[in-house]
Amino acid sequence: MKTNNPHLPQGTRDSRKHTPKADMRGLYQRAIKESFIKLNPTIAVRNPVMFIVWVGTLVTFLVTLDPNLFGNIQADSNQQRLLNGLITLILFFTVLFANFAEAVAEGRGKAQADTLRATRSDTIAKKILPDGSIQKVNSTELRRGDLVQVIANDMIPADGEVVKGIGSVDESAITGESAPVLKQPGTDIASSVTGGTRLLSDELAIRITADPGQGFIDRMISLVEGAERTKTPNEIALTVLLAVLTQVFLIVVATMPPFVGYIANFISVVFGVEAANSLRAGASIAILISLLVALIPTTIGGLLSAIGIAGMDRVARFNVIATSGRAVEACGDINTLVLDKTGTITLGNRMADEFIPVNSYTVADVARIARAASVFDETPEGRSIVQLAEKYKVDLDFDIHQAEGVEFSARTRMSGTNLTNGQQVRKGAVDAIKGFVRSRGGVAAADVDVAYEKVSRLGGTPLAVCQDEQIYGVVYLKDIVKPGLRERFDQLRRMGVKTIMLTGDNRITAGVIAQEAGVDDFIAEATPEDKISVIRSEQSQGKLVAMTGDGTNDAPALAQANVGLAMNSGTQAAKEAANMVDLDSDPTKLIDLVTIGKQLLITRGALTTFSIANDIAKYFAIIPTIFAAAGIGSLNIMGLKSAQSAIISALIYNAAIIPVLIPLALKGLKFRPLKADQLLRRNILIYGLGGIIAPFIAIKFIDVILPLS
Ligand SMILES: Nc1ncnc2c1ncn2[C@@H]1O[C@H](COP(=O)(O)OP(=O)(O)OP(=O)(O)O)[C@@H](O)[C@H]1O
Ligand SMILES: [K+]
Ligand SMILES: [Mg+2]
Repeated sequence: MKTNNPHLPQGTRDSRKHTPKADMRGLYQRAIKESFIKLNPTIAVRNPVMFIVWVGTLVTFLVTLDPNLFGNIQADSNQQRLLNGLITLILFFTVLFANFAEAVAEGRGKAQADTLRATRSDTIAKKILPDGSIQKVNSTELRRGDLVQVIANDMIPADGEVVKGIGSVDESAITGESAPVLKQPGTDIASSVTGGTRLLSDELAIRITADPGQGFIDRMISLVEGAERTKTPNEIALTVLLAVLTQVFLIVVATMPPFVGYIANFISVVFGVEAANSLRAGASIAILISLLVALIPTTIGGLLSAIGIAGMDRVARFNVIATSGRAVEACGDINTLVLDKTGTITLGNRMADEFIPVNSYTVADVARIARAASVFDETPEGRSIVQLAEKYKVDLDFDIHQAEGVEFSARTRMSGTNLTNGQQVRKGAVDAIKGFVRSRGGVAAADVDVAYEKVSRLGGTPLAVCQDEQIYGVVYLKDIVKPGLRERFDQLRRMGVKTIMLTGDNRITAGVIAQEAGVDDFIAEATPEDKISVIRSEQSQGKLVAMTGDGTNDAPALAQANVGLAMNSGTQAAKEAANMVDLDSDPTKLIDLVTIGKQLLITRGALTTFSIANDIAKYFAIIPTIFAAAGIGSLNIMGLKSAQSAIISALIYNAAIIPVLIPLALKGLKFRPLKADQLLRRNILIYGLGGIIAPFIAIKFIDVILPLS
């Protein structure tokens, strides 16, 4: 549990504050260098569209050296050389610009990885040997299962679990949160520590849970660096589509020479030999390659991976670590959001507030039994009960060493103590305790239900306390709904996302909290199995489900969900099962993640539309001018100066549009909370129409200012 003020609405925290402020100049310099490194054919081949352009560049370079390399084109070879050289240069820059887009997107993650790496300097660890003696070893020699001693001001050498001691830890290296966090054994949430964080006070014994290089910070580094970035299924599908389109155009352009040859023969009869020759020159190899490059979807081909990387990067800047781009994308398609109640919708520091006696018992009786049932309970609920009971000065009437704790479990929804004299004290969900006393021949008095309803209607959690077959009363565990949730759920509803609250708590409490928070639906008295089956049933209706949670009992559901967001303050099990971890432990951040995911999808969709629409305009700029050169001027509907000027203008536009769109690809389109089909319609209109019109204007403009005849 964090020791800072828990009443601060978490959603209002500035979650980007510790993002390393990237040195922009250094970033661009590194990206320029990377752009050249990415020319390496083994790297370049991963992007089929741009690889075609790269091969085309090499061919046009060859025909710059010798214009007649692929057969005599019967034209002024100096002029051809100049034209081919110009085409080579523009194509080369097209490839570089695409590489640059990817490198800039990657660069931001690399800068972040560097700052993380700085926190992970090797430390000397104090390993506790089986005989209890201390051996100093390098932290890289620690293995899972080793025991280490950490004293105030020491760096925690690796990920682990506190097994002894209590102390406060500075976790700002990973969370950016300067308030120290209390660590102690027992509750799995508070006992997990991360390598690279620093112990501020006291002394801890820690059992190491990660082998070298497998720790949380190591994983974060490789994630933000993009080393583990694999293409998402959507991205692969789009890459395949673009490759197919490219192939189609490749075939179209390759069949042009015989076609042009045929027309040239016809033209030479009608218009004379000169016209036929200029048509043949117009269809030279360099021109055909230019035509091909202009027609294939280079804009989206060049920006596609940058869009994906930028999506993961944006998530990272929200202090969320995504294990895959697929998880980020899935966020954009989420139909249903499943949330835990305690700690997710409510502040979660459930504190005992009141003891309500039933039958003829007194408050002090309830306090005594509740305390007896909580001496071994390390959960915040259990501790707060002991604290409240101490106010009534009730003492334990048994020797704690003669008793045995019964741990709370989400399945039994009870916890308590077994005494050596055979007595059993329990506390837990009211129906669970009723079942417990009934199985011992007891009956639940009517006033148990009165107390239960009273607490539940306040949105609190009622815990019944009993000894053997006797119920003594009800503990009121108070919890508060986080402020500002209603607006966020309203926002999600507008995006078409349904919210379901899942809780182990009773129906009345769940209903009150659900109503107050403004979720669409809720499920009460849920066991861990119920949590999975709710997710599965949504998924079987073809819905994509996101889930947030922090407990070990949430881990299976986090794994089942399409997007599982674990709280960094949560248990190791939850973090391992999830595909995203929120370093700020703010569950409402899923709303931001949905926005980022949707933004990623619409940005990619919009730029794909734009790219393909662009190609239509380029087609009209180039094809007619080739024929116009042969005197068929009526085809030159754009009124471009000449075939050469048309081709060069179209190619310049084709190259320049990539860097022009880099900021949009990285930043993402402005997002409006609309339903998916509304967004799609809107974008097809803007980017489809815009994509057709923009190049006509730009190419015409370039044609006018170009000093070509
Ligand atoms: N320490 C405890 N001892 C006994 N009973 C408890 C304890 N903590 C919780 N309970 C009871 O068990 C129920 C389920 O608790 P749990 O924390 O597992 O809920 P959950 O399924 O995680 O849902 P949520 O966290 O949203 O409330 C609680 O509603 C409460 O009635
Ligand atoms: K193109
Ligand atoms: Mg819970």
